[in-house]
Amino acid sequence: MIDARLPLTDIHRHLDGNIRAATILDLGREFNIALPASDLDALRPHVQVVENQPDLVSFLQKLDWGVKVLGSLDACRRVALENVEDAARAGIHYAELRFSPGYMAMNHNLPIAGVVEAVIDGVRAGCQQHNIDVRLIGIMSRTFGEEACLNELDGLLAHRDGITAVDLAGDELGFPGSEFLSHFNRARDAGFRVTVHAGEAAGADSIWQAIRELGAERIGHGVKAVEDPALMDFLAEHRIGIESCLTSNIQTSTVAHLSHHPLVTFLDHGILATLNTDDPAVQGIEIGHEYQVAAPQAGLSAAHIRQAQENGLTIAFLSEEEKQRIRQRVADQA
Ligand SMILES: O=c1[nH]cnc2c1ncn2[C@@H]1O[C@H](CO)[C@@H](O)[C@H]1O
Ligand SMILES: [Zn+2]
Repeated sequence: MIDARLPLTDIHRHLDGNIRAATILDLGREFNIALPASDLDALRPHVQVVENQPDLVSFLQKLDWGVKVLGSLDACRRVALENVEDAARAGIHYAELRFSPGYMAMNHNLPIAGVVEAVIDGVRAGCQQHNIDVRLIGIMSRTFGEEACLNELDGLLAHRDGITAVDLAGDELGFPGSEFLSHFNRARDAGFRVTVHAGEAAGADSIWQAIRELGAERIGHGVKAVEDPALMDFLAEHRIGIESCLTSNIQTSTVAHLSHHPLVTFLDHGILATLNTDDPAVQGIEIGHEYQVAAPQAGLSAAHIRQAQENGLTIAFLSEEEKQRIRQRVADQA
């Protein structure tokens, strides 16, 4: 169901939600960190969602072991490089990898700007080894509050040229977007593009807030938009893209069944909605699963899936020239 003549994108993919289980074991040994298990099979249920979680916050705890083993900046560089390797192996031509430098730094008191630099470095090395284009999105993890997010923004601004956009992720119910106005004002002033996780745990109001007050050009998840007809029209008219992550929405209990997922309604409404993974290693899925298994289960026809694939590059944080170059590269290979 993936159209080989079109670029395959994943524009909502957390680098720190995609640390290989084998790497967690390896780094755990290197830094002498007591892990809940010492072999891969036993470790898996601690670092991967093996059954659907009751809510977003429970799901997010599954990411914690991955960052607990980041004992050095070299470890951050390694997971960044492995992320590029894994995305290329999954057949992705263009990825936007997002990461929360403060979340990656906090367990071992790493310098946040140093984490940003290490991730940029690792991604650059990965891109030299693999046939893939990657841009980076810096996350402010709302779960840790306003000040922690300011520190993340400072770290991202210290390496402005290596970062394309900013995002707000984490506990949407506990930490509404209204607490982060000054962060996004600063980020936009610096020229960062903006996407925001909204309408996942909270309602349509959270999406309106992200657009009107934080300047979101795209929305992560945006599931609850379907409850607000005026918002549906607004998203379509203003070409505000939706980064859908089907399996993630089931695993967080945001949506009860794929057959109830609003993605097909978004596409029928002319909204620029896309298919993405979210946290592939934690979820135990890859982008191919979202196209081949999850999307049909969510009621998407072959034409819907093709439209979603095309939308990926349409709403990518790239110039028209950069998009055209990627389209050409893929067409030449097909
Ligand atoms: O599906 C999600 N919804 C909201 N926040 C998320 C999701 N997946 C990961 N993170 C959050 O992103 C940061 C790491 O990149 C962490 O704050 C993690 O909790
Ligand atoms: Zn996400």
